[in-house]
Amino acid sequence: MPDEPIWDDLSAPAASVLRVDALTLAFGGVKALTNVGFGVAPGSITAVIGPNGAGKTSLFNTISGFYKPAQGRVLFEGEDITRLPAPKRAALGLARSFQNIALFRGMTVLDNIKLGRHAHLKTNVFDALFYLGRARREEAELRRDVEERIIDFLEIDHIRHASVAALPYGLQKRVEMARALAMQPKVLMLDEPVAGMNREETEDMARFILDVRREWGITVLMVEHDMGMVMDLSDHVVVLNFGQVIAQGTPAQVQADPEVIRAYLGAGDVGELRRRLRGGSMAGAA
Ligand SMILES: Nc1ncnc2c1ncn2[C@@H]1O[C@H](COP(=O)(O)OP(=O)(O)OP(=O)(O)O)[C@@H](O)[C@H]1O
Repeated sequence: MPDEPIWDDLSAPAASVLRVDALTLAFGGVKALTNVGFGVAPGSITAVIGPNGAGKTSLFNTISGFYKPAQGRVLFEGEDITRLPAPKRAALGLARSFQNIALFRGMTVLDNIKLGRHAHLKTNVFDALFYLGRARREEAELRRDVEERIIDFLEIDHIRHASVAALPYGLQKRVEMARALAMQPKVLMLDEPVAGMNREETEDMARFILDVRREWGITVLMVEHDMGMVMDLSDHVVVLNFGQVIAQGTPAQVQADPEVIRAYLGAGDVGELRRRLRGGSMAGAA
């Protein structure tokens, strides 16, 4: 946790590196998101939580550019990116991981990480023609430095030449994070980073997420069901239910919010909710 709260003034656009504004998204008759708005303060760890089907994945897909909203805007560093395709958003510095690992399983760890850099490769003909010689060599060296730093940081040196398919799940998740970091993002979006992990793997991942912010200065936006982790790591928590933001604030604020309690447990046992909020996953608790 940072010493100073930095998410207090989210009403000011400059306070948010990423901001969604009145987002509405529908699949046929199903409204997945309705008027969703919140800001992500630079340097924060912000979590989006909510019961199953609340709209978390839809929100992530809209922010990263896989879904186009019917209404509303996505602002990245003050710029309206709502109409930009996903790769352009990635190139601006918005990287993400997926709920179900999206790695090239037949390739090695190192090759998967190298692919992360593609978001920054020059693509137009003019650049390609003039992007030669020294500048190119310097970039190759810089890229190798970044890759080595990431491998070292995520403690995956011993598996760099291993095929991803052969790795245990926890390590695959770590490689996915490495690939996202290779894009040198400003904001890292993590979709259920510890889903399916055992306690030890979860603790490792929690440590890496904290270090991503502390050592790399990267802002983190995550969707996660593991409430223990969300409450321990996050500066700011946004709660969705039925596609709407029903609460947001510090972990302590959302845990005490009656609407959040209602959303998760209906008229159920509030003591049980508190226990879950403090200790573990609320997935399926709705
Ligand atoms: N591709 C789709 N087509 C139709 N409906 C969809 C689609 N994706 C999501 N929905 C609907 O939109 C709503 C929000 O779903 P979403 O997957 O975003 O929720 P979620 O909070 O991520 O759920 P979970 O915690 O189970 O992953 C649900 O009612 C879901 O059935």
